[in-house]
Amino acid sequence: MRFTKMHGIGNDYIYINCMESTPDRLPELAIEMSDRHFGVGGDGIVLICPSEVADFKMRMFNNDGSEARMCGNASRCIARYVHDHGLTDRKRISLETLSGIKVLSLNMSGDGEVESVTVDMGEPEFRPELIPVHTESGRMVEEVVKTSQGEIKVTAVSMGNPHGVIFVDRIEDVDFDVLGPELESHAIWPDRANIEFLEVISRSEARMRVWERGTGETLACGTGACASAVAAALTGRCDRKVTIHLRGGDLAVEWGEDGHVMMTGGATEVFDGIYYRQH
Ligand SMILES: N[C@@H](CCC[C@H](N)C(=O)O)C(=O)O
Repeated sequence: MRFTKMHGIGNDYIYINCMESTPDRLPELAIEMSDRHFGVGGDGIVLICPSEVADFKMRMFNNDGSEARMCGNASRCIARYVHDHGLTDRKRISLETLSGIKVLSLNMSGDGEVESVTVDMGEPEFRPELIPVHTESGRMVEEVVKTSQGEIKVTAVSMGNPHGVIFVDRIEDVDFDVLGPELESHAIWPDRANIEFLEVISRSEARMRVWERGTGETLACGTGACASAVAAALTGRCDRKVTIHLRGGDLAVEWGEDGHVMMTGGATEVFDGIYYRQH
């Protein structure tokens, strides 16, 4: 099976071109290929498929085999892939995902190279039943949640997938390896959630560390950066245009007055190869 390894600021997935055919037993394939010792190694797998309603369709599986409804970094990488591999000559590409159609725009340099990709991520969702999150309030904004490390305030946002954002004074002081998995599977989330710890630096900058549902810590999470930017604006900590510094690099996020969240960042192809399926 041919594959291409790509990353969006360190959030690395294995991309499989499924325009002609799709492999079977996808959850098992994701676990097997993502293994960093016995497989290719990655945070999961991403399928690039034909679509009846958009230019392309994305399916993505975390490295525990669970399928996600949306992935910000993978969306940018798909734009880069279909451009670089000659699957389209469009600079604006529509992408069907399990959370709706997203529009990807390639930002080109003067000499015709792809410099970055902007994704229109749509509007954030706060309605608890659609995130989903259990809460008595109409929106979960800095609501106290009990953990083994004490009470923590969580803001719940969906960017097509569920996120819990926690504002912290210093990221270094967070007991990340304990709180990440504990909050991912906390009883407030019916379907688990991605967890972001956010240290606000100024009205236009913040640092983020993410524990992803189904993967654990990743170097970056596009939907997580968007959820964090929205939570920071919603609580008055930041303006609607921010740079989020992640362990793998930076993402520019803008929550426009029309309600749409625009995310811009890099997308890089690292290598391609042929994989021999193990099981
Ligand atoms: N890394 C991603 C999000 C991947 C899916 C997530 N772990 C989930 O299960 O919802 C991103 O860049 O958005």
